[in-house]
Amino acid sequence: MITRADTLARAATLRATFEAAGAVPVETPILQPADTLLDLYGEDIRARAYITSDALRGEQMLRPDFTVPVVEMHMSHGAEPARYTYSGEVFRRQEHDPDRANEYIQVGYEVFDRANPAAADAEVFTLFAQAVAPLNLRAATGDIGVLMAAVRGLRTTDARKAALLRHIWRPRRFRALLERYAGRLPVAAQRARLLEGALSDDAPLIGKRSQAEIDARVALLRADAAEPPLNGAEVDLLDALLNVRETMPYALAQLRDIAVDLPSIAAAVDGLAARAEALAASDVDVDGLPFEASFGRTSMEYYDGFVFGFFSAQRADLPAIATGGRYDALTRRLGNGAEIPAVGGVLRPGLMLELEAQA
Ligand SMILES: N[C@@H](Cc1c[nH]c[nH+]1)C(=O)O
Repeated sequence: MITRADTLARAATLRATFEAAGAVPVETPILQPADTLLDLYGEDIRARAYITSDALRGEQMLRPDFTVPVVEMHMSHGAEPARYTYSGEVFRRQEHDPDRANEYIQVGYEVFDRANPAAADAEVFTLFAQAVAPLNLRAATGDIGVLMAAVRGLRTTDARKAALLRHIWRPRRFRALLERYAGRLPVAAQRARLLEGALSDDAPLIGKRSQAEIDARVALLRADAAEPPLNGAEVDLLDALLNVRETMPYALAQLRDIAVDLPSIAAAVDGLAARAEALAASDVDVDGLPFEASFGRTSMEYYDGFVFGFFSAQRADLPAIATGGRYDALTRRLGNGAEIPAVGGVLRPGLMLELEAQA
């Protein structure tokens, strides 16, 4: 039986290794403002946050992660470049699986450094790989920036691109949207009648939306339906991209092939190549490192570049033992005009102890 004291002791050791790597220890309050910050996490965490109200401070949530408060802290008074480490509880409701913890300890490491993003990605990945090395975990890597660049490069309206970008995090809805925009889905009868204007305008208002809001939405849907379908070849390229799942050198070769016809991803693929070189320079076995273009699509919505995770092959029921990624745009959203490239990750010492106890 692993006790809370065991977990805290391991967390302290792990945090000390991050301090030894140059990180400054920081603390963040457990109660965070929910109204302004919750949006940054995305649907999954929004639905799982513990929220409570406060007459003076407005809605408050129990910290669902450290990255957002650490970014806020750094952007308000941090010097550059900066490396931070922390350890403490995060809270996430579990709606389906009573065996998954709704409160657990994370130990994190975050880098704010504009000098060399590929090197910073490699630094973070290597530190986490070393921390979990005795556990023999399976590594996963991906790059949300490649997906975003692919969507931004589609020859279609800004509204369609914005909708696809929003749904990168919901793979099934993304797929449905893509097929609809490509004209590959039959239009449901009800929707067809709405688009034709055949639905009566004097239907009773039974929902929360006003008539004006409904009219605006219908107008948008009609405008969208009048757009030509997405180019079939581009959709096939996007599909090929989403399916890339190889070791790093083969993944890079496939992505380079795709970039010939989808040049919008070229810069992001160059970034991936630079990262692979930086990883190799830090002694990571890049030839055997998995890369999966769709990895990270169900995690924190603030990621916009490199994403990684470490999983137990024997205990596939466990969530990631370590995860992280790059979140450049988040620093801009919290930066009041400032921004800085940033990347980091967390370990779960409780899960590490659980795996060691079984070995
Ligand atoms: N905060 C993320 C992990 C992370 C830290 N830095 C970047 N990513 C999480 O809780 O999953």
